[in-house]
Amino acid sequence: MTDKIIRIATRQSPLALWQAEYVKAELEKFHPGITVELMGFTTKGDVLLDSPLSKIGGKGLFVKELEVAILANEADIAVHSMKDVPMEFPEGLGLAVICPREKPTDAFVSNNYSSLDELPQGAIVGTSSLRREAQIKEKRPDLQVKTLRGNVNTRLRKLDEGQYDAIILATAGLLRLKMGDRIASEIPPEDSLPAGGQGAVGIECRSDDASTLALLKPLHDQQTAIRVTAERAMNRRLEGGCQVPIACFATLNPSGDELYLRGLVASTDGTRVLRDELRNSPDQAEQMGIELAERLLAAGADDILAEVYKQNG
Ligand SMILES: NCc1[nH]cc(CCC(=O)O)c1CC(=O)O
Repeated sequence: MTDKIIRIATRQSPLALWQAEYVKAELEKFHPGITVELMGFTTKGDVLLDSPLSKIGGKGLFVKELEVAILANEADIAVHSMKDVPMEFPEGLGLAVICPREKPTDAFVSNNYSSLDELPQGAIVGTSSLRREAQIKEKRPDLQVKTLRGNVNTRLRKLDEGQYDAIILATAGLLRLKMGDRIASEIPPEDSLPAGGQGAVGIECRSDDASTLALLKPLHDQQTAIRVTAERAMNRRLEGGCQVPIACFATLNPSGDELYLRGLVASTDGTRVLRDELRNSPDQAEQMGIELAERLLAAGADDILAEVYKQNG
């Protein structure tokens, strides 16, 4: 096995490169002698930086080009933020591994204020996530939410230039890039329920590549996988992703025998917000996601989502 080479397809943003370097280091730790190479690709999501994600549309904005590369055997694996990975995989590809999760919360980032509650009337908050926008507006209808795109450094620069009073970013991304000192406060899940898969890194691979699958195995974290399975099952049933105001977040109790899944569907303006939750055994993860989605649909989520899709073409 020591002569094995693994080629990682990765986006080239600082966060994507951190994630790919992390997977490289883990593979080298578990398999001394292995050679791991990073291959940089550009995705549609990296190019279309001016439009809000919800307007660009299309699933897999940050993953498709990487999948094409592994299918063409130009690379062996692709490393993704699970939040950006569509529910269905192309024929011949699958999710091999889910790595241990970083903090899944959203972070409130500001140079002048310490939390959403402290923002003055009418303050400008940057995010291009409809999920974050809906939850901010529910709590603070007076705030102005403005589009914010670009990689983490670009977003922070726009904040520092004074274009926004505060911005919302994933806590995980800031911690991984050693910019945790920029976090004014972590927003509790009660106030900003995270996106399915947020903070987790997943590895995609050809389903028939047995030797690579074997090498990846020790990188898998079962507890994260259970949580993300429930979250993604809910998203799949709602046909939602990162680009719709849907949130879902699962936690395991300390003994690991109870899975707690919370879900939210909202109108972008925050005037209609549906929340529901379930607790059950972790081996029911997939079923819980489906059941929670169906309960939300029965409560009117389909109506809310139809309206969101209409607004965003
Ligand atoms: N949609 C972009 C994206 N995909 C994953 C992360 C953060 C890292 C993670 O969730 O693992 C981000 C940026 C953000 O939401 O601030």
